[in-house]
Amino acid sequence: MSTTSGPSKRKGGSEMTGEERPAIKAKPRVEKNRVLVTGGAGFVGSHLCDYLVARGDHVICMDNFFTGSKDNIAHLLDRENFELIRHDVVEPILLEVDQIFHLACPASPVHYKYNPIKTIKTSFIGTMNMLGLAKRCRARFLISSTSEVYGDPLQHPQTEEYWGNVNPIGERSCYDEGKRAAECLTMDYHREHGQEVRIVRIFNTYGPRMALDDGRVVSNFVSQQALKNEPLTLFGDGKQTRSFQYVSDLIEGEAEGGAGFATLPPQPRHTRHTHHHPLQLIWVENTADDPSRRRPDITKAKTLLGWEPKIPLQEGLLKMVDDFKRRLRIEEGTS
Ligand SMILES: O=c1ccn([C@@H]2O[C@H](COP(=O)(O)OP(=O)(O)O[C@H]3OC[C@@H](O)[C@H](O)[C@H]3O)[C@@H](O)[C@H]2O)c(=O)[nH]1
Repeated sequence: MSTTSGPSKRKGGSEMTGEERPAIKAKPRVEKNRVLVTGGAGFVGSHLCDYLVARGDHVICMDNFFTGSKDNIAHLLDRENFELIRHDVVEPILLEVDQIFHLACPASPVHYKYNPIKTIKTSFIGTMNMLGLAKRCRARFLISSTSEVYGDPLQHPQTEEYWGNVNPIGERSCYDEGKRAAECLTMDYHREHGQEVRIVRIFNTYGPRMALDDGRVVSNFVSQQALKNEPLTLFGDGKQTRSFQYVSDLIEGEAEGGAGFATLPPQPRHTRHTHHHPLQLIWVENTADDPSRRRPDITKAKTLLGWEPKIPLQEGLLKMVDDFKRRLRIEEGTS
């Protein structure tokens, strides 16, 4: 008796070639929804990764670790449906994905003004690369934009239709105009190629995992006043207004409600009741082009997406204080 691994015989003796063999139905290697999160190791990105991993998606987290941190996603590294790639969105990348959440870009004014040319390149080229990837994979694309596309707004509160009041050549332009160009590109891909896209304009967001040196007002106030008993630094006359949301409200809006254009909630600015020391203030010269008032009109998000914020400022700040305390203790080696 002999065995052969050569071409099999047809009835009548002629041989069947490889091309003629009936195709074996391949099992897809990935059955889960494959989701790419750029900037996935950042403050917002890492919370989004948590949410998507818990939802059962296969999450590819991509970050260049300029402002993101491995600490933010360390707890996900051994999860079977999570993988991490160190990569800068300014460089193209080939991946197979079904959905892209494009968050990569420094977001704190201190960080985005640090290297402004890199910031605008990240916004524009990074978004172009990710839209190209989405086009090739026919993936649904969502970009995290910003309330800063409104500049120093002249219309209050701001609706999605408002075009904004942006200084195109100022110190904040690298971010404001970068994101405006990224929005434009996103809509052009949608109009020209029929791509499925979403734009989320994020207003001021706070919560655990903000970098200790983030430099934005809530993290500054929490670490300065609530934890180190140092005076609060008030920029300018301190009369500027913002609307703050807790990070989990944003994540729900982005991950689930991202079916349209979402803007985020008005909440009064205050930190008074979260600490036990008397408030001390110091006034610092303000930065250029700081928007004087900002507050979203969330009517559309409420009516079209059923989205509205749930976490009151008081509750969110306490969670953030706990997180900052823990991390500051670790940093000082006193845990
Ligand atoms: O220590 C501080 C820091 C900031 N501020 C003031 O607090 C206000 C908020 O400043 P932040 O630096 O927290 O944030 P900004 O509102 O300027 O920008 C932010 O807005 C929305 C996000 O999408 C953007 O990524 C981020 O740029 C500003 O008026 C600023 O002048 C202080 O008074 N003290």
